[in-house]
Amino acid sequence: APAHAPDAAALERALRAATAAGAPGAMARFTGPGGRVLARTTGVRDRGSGAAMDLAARFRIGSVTKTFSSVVLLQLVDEERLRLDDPVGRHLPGLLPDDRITVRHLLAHRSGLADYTEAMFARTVPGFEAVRNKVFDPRELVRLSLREPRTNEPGAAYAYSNTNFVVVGMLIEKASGRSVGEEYRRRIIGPLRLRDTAYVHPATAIRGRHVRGYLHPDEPGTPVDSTEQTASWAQAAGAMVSAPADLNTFVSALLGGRLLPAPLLEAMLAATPTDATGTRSYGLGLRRYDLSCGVPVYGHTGTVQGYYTYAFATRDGRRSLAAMANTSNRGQANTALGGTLEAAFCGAKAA
Ligand SMILES: C[C@@H](NC(=O)[C@@H](C)NC(=O)CCCC[C@H](NC(=O)C[NH3+])C(=O)[O-])C(=O)O
Repeated sequence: APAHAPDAAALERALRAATAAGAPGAMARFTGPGGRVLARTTGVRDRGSGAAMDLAARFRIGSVTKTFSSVVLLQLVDEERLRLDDPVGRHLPGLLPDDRITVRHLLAHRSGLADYTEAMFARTVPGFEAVRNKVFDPRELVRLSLREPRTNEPGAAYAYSNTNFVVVGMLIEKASGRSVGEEYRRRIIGPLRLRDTAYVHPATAIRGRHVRGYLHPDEPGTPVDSTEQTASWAQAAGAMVSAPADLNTFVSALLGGRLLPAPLLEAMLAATPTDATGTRSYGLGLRRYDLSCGVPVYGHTGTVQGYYTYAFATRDGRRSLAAMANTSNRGQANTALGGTLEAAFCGAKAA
């Protein structure tokens, strides 16, 4: 079927809906065949200075980091440094209470390990203030998770948990003998020349031109400027910084087969439904959304204090979308921003 052309007006409407719902600003960048680029910005990247939202500005991508981590770990699987169905305990003995938990369970959020962020951020602003300058050893985060009951038997169900990707980061360092930051640089950031992308931990500042993020409190009130934080509570589950064009490049390269051999990419994309609608699925560190026009798109969403992100591409990688809004703890703004996917990939019905 002819690809649906992106709908610029619908893209703009989605961005304005995100700002109407409380984001100071938002932006989206679509890339299509033949080097086509459709990009829009709205509002401000800095409420203090009034500086306009800017496609060249960097921001925290939250859980889109999980897809970078999954690619690195799957490259290590390809190099036979570990296997998807190895028990995690074979590589990190004694870390987890159950040797039935495998590497694949972590990447698919099927390990049953509880998500420590539920308790950590039960009260949004106080929880954030308590950790924004903290540096955690990943083992501390795993210990926090193990204080909570596990959600399911290993492999038995999907239950999203940041703990899984904190352990993925530890596996990457154990299997490669390098830091996760180095592995992201060597295997993805360098080869793809992602000049605005970095693993920023535990430094709190975002270097270069960047978007300031604004975290809404649970009760009505002024959003908190949450731009500077160690992101140490997230690490390989959410501590990367990037910019729209780099996210376009990354998801397009991944789906276009430039980062993983075909069998491992297929394993990554083998998604199982995560909700009753069946239009939202999860593979290995990757979400699949089945859009209203019948187009499946693959990528990840991100939520970190002050920033919402979407980074998705079509199965062939030839069309990709990166979108962000500089607010969080504001579900309506996140849903509105998600409207950029339909605008970009379903858009104006094929002429
Ligand atoms: C869901 C999302 N996950 C991520 O991006 C990871 C890194 N973020 C979280 O788990 C949310 C942490 C709290 C955010 C805070 N919320 C609260 O504190 C709520 N009490 C906020 O909204 O900024 C994803 O995979 O798309």
